[in-house]
Amino acid sequence: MGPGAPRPSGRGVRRASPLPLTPLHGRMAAAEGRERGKAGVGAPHCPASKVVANMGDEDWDTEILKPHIPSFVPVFDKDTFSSGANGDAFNRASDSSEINDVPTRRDQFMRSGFPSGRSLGNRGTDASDQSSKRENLPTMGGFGPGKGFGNRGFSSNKFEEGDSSGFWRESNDYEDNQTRSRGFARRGGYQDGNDSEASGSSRRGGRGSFRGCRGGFGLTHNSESEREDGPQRPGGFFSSRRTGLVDPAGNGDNFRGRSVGGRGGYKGFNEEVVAGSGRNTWKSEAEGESGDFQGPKVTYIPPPPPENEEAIFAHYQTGINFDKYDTILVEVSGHDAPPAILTFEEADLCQTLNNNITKAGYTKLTPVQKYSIPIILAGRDLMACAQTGSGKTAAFLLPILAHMMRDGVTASRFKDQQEPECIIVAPTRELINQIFLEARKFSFGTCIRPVVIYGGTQLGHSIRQIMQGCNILCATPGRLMDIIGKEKIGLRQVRYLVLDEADRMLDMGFGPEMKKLISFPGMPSKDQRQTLMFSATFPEEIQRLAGEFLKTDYLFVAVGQVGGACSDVQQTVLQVGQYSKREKLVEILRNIGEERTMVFVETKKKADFIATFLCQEKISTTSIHGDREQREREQALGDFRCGKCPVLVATSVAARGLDIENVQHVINFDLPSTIDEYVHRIGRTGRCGNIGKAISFFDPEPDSHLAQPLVKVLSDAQQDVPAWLEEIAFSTYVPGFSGGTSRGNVFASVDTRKSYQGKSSMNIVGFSSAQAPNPVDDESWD
Ligand SMILES: Nc1ncnc2c1ncn2[C@@H]1O[C@H](COP(=O)(O)OP(=O)(O)OP(=O)(O)O)[C@@H](O)[C@H]1O
Repeated sequence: MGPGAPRPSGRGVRRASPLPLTPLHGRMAAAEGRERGKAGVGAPHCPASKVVANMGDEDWDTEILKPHIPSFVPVFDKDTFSSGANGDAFNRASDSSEINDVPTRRDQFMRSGFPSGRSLGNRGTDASDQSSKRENLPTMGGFGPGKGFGNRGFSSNKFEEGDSSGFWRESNDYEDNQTRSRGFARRGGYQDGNDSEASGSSRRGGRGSFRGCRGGFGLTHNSESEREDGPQRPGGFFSSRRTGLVDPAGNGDNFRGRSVGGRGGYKGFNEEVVAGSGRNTWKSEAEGESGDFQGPKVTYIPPPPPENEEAIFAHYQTGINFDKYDTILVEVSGHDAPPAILTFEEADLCQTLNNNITKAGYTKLTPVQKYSIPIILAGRDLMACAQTGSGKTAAFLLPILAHMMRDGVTASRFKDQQEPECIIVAPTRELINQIFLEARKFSFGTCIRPVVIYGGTQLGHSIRQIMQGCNILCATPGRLMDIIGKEKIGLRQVRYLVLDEADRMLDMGFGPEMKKLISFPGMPSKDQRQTLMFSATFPEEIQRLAGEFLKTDYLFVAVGQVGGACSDVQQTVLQVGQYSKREKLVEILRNIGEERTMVFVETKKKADFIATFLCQEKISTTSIHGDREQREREQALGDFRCGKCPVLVATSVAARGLDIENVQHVINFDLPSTIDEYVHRIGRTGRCGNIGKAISFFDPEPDSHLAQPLVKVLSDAQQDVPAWLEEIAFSTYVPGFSGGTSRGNVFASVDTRKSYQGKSSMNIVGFSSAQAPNPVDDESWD
């Protein structure tokens, strides 16, 4: 069957299979003997290339549909890191088992402020197009360059603390987590409630239809969403579902103990279910190790990060567009915002911090840093929304460290329970590790000790790290709650709580854990701590939930263009049907050559499949997704970072936060289910003033719901909008859609309090970040 040949049914890979993914197992195992020694280009980094001889197109559906019982037997490695060499009780690896008529619609569409016809397709050189764009895009024409911003206020505050019911009510109102997740993701007004879910499900290949069908393991949601740090899954019948596919290290351990570590093991009937977020069934990670929920024991101990100064301060160069940050509009809303600073010197940080900033190669503040640093230094709570790759991490780390230094935080002694002054949470393991490395860099030479803990690693290792002293705890939510539950972390001293990728941290996937965290005994109330939230996207619904975590007078900083897509990323959308995608991908990758490229797919299974396929095509590829063991994930990321494997196939687990040098391309082989996820994904390139390219395959069948927001994001970032995409957007137009929460404003996101509160008491100021005036002195916005 050729690439364009009709298929018996829709997207093969979205079908649920009652058995573990087997296509590659069987084929690989059988082919291994035949092909050993005939490694292709990708072979050293991707053993799959040596075992997949000729995986033709026909294999795609056949293999997915035809389940096999995997024939390999798990082998339990002796974990070299767990030998107990340190004489550490935790270190011993024990046995592991681990809408109506068309004209009307179009009229409405036009009236809604969407750009019309070809005007969108041009890049603004034509004056009439420009004016048309402005006319038709009230969202952009709300204020033009040079127009001032000013005081908007509110009279009633819907963010009064104490009403925590909103969060939970929200949760219960939804039929299930996916419904809720997708509702949020669609960003208000586009579609509502059930319609949204229903259409969402059908669009994405019947996502909802597998709910609760977990093959005897109960109702735990197990979507393809890359929620980190969920419960350890039990082994058993389904335990060996892993593909045993790519071991980037070429360790030859494809069949090594797949049911043993990390996130391995079980995956049920609905493994193809896709969701933007995750599920709210939280179970202690420890249950997989020591609780009733007997599952695989995790023995992986990540290698310690390099200790030499050069490695600690290694950084990449800011790009040619770094200075353009100064022209980005910034909006600060809330009461009595402190003035922005223009230079690091103005921050008046201590000498050690200044030295570290210099060694890190930072000479100039980014906009989010100009505004956030003084706000945090002033002790205010903050919700900050700034485009991807614009330095949000340092924006919170530097002022926190400055405070800790000022307050004379001392090195904590070795003890059984540590009481960190700061807790930072992020949704993925790799991201929290990256934040930890940044914290370590900026705290270098101080007595402040950052520690990182995350799932997929040995719990004992996390505990040991903490016991040695912990001032700043960087953690993924599941592992954090485990450690707190084990009383290895006391919360009484917490002065700073940071939620990076905060919209993700508060959605249905992680929201419940975050809620537990802030209500855990000993956790200082929001009035007693400083709570800081950062992200490139902030749906309104999530902002409302966030009010529960923040003091009522929190400040909201919004930096950047509408939709938050980084304008340094050149976005291209190609219409590619599912059966042409692989061919197109190979064509593009061959043109790209050795430049580092991230390829995003929607499911874990597909990530493995595409990675294998690319290896077979002799394109050196590795993969990262939530069903790979943590060891493999880190190896894959390492191989990608160092250029050993210039192509990384990933699910959305790698969409947020990852800061990898020289990623020049992002390819959305599958578009994500939400526009926010799209913004985060393409933000893996074009970082810190560097330029990047994003190519997205748009398959009208499953992706039509994205046409409208995509047109908005593209046009707001002054990108070409294909005529066919506009047509699809017209035809799928939903009345009332204005592009979503953040799409009706020049800023990346808007402070939802503006919608609820009168003009009397809320200051909203906006200006380009190079001016950085005292916000309260600035001219009125409206
Ligand atoms: N002032 C600065 N000068 C030079 N480099 C900087 C500066 N601030 C941050 N960087 C660098 O820019 C890169 C991106 O920063 P960071 O990862 O914090 O972005 P981000 O806004 O958190 O992105 P994302 O939304 O994707 O999480 C990092 O390599 C960081 O070290």
